Amino acid sequence: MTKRIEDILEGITYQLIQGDLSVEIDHLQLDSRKVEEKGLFIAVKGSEADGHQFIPKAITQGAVAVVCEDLPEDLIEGVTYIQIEHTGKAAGHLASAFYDHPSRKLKLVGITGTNGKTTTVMLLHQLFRKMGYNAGVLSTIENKINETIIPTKLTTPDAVTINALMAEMVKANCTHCFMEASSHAIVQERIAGLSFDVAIFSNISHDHLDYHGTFPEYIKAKKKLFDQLPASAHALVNADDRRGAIMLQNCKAKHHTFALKSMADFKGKLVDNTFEGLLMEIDQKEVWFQLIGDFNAYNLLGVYGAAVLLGEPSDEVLTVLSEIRSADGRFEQIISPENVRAIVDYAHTPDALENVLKTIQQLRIEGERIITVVGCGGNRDKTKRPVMAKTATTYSDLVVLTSDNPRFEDPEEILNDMMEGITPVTERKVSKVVDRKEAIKIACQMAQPNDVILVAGKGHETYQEIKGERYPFDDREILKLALKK
Ligand SMILES: CC(=O)N[C@H]1[C@@H](OP(=O)(O)OP(=O)(O)OC[C@H]2O[C@@H](n3ccc(=O)[nH]c3=O)[C@H](O)[C@@H]2O)O[C@H](CO)[C@@H](O)[C@@H]1O[C@H](C)C(=O)N[C@@H](C)C(=O)N[C@H](CCC(=O)O)C(=O)O
Ligand SMILES: Nc1ncnc2c1ncn2[C@@H]1O[C@H](COP(=O)(O)OP(=O)(O)OP(=O)(O)O)[C@@H](O)[C@H]1O
Ligand SMILES: N[C@H](CCC[C@H](N)C(=O)O)C(=O)O
Ligand SMILES: [Mg+2]
Repeated sequence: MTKRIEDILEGITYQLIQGDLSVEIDHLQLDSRKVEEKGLFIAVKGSEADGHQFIPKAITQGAVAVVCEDLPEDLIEGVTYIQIEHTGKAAGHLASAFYDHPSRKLKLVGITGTNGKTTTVMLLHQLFRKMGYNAGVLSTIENKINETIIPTKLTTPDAVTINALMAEMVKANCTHCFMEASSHAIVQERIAGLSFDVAIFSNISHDHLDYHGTFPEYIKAKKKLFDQLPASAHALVNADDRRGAIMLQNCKAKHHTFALKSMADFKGKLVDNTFEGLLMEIDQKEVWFQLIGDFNAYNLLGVYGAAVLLGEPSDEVLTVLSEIRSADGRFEQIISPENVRAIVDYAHTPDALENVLKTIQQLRIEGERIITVVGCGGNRDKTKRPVMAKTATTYSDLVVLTSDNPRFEDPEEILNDMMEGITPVTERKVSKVVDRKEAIKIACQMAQPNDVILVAGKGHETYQEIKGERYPFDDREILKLALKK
């Protein structure tokens, strides 16, 4: 695709510093290392680096134009320089225009919240695919255009990647796209310029305070998705979360709610909950779903509400939804021949861990023990570490504290932070095993018939990230082998 720079500047306040706006570009790029001939480089100030530093490198790589906030001291001849106040935000608008506004051609659903985003978008994608639509999804696990998988490393990609993927979706005749809007992405304006039809709020609890600083700032980040909705869009929030109402304050879109406890437009009533699924009454109908735990009832209600708001017949939505299984690594169960039930779950926040453990407590048969294997990620919110360790000991009979993705931190130090949540009384339940594979094996050795093992934190991940390298690692594979022995 080729465009003139002037064709993508509509609606943006800019200043042409040098060069020519009729110059043709064939790609936009935020990362100097990936710029090629005929590229437009957008310099963004990030948390690790300042993209402005890499302008010379981008030009050497082939950039013919540069969008920046600060002007470089030396302007290179023949290159077009455009100054814009907030390049991070402008990136979304520029990318949208470059790709002919693909989000406007799709029914776009965005979801924000601490937990449940991936589950919700993956359910929506499966639901709409099964109802016969072409559809795309942007999620933590992977991006998908219909059934074609495009691997990803971020929950919400950068603005250029989002729009490029949506343009591919349009090309593949997709009518719908379902995407996670992470709080990092919202604050960094990765979603600026997107045209949402429905925005969903799942819940908010402790996470990412390293990045957002305070809880009110974290709430504000989530709210920003709703603040920017147009009147024609739908805002759908969980009314049982007291921050749901905050999302709707001053939100121009049409307001809708879902809930199990409060009054709501999409109201569910849990009738039964087992290790095989849950029975919920929605709109006077009792429907069996293959997802487990009260928290998943919320995800199902969000999905149901969004589908109905998009104009789908409620009966069909419920029928198809009942045939769908949860996303990979979310309450995924492996049962050994001795009837040890192992559960792999992506719970990596205190609230998620508590929900999953409470669900297991509720569903297990009296006398069956719960053995939890859990760690916390490195270079992420440190304050959740002792809380997660405490949660694990509160709801489990035995706990093996271990590593998650240590990233650039010392795994021993992470474990020491987690140990702060252990008291002399709970200490007897706890073992510390740095090597996650060993930790899982030990949990399996400890398990007796009918015990439940929860391996939390990494869910679908097929790697362990240590010092910038991703090594093959899959909780499910390790469990399957260990349970055989
Ligand atoms: C803290 C954070 O969110 N960082 C993300 C952010 O980086 P940043 O804006 O801080 O970028 P930076 O590294 O400071 O660099 C600034 C600019 O210089 C550019 N650069 C940098 C180096 C270079 O050689 N050349 C160059 O041009 C970069 O492309 C960038 O545009 O934007 C980058 C591009 O989109 C992301 O890759 C990067 O994700 C890092 C790897 C990350 O770990 N992010 C996590 C925390 C994250 O965002 N997670 C959320 C999910 C959370 C959840 O699911 O709950 C997500 O949305 O995935
Ligand atoms: N609605 C919910 N409320 C509370 N906890 C939930 C909910 N849905 C899922 N969980 C728990 O949170 C974990 C993560 O779920 P999911 O991957 O759907 O969330 P996410 O918001 O996409 O997370 P991330 O921010 O890492 O992308 C699940 O494995 C489960 O333990
Ligand atoms: N999207 C979350 C995922 C955390 C997953 C967990 N396994 C970890 O590495 O901490 C994050 O980037 O903080
Ligand atoms: Mg996710």
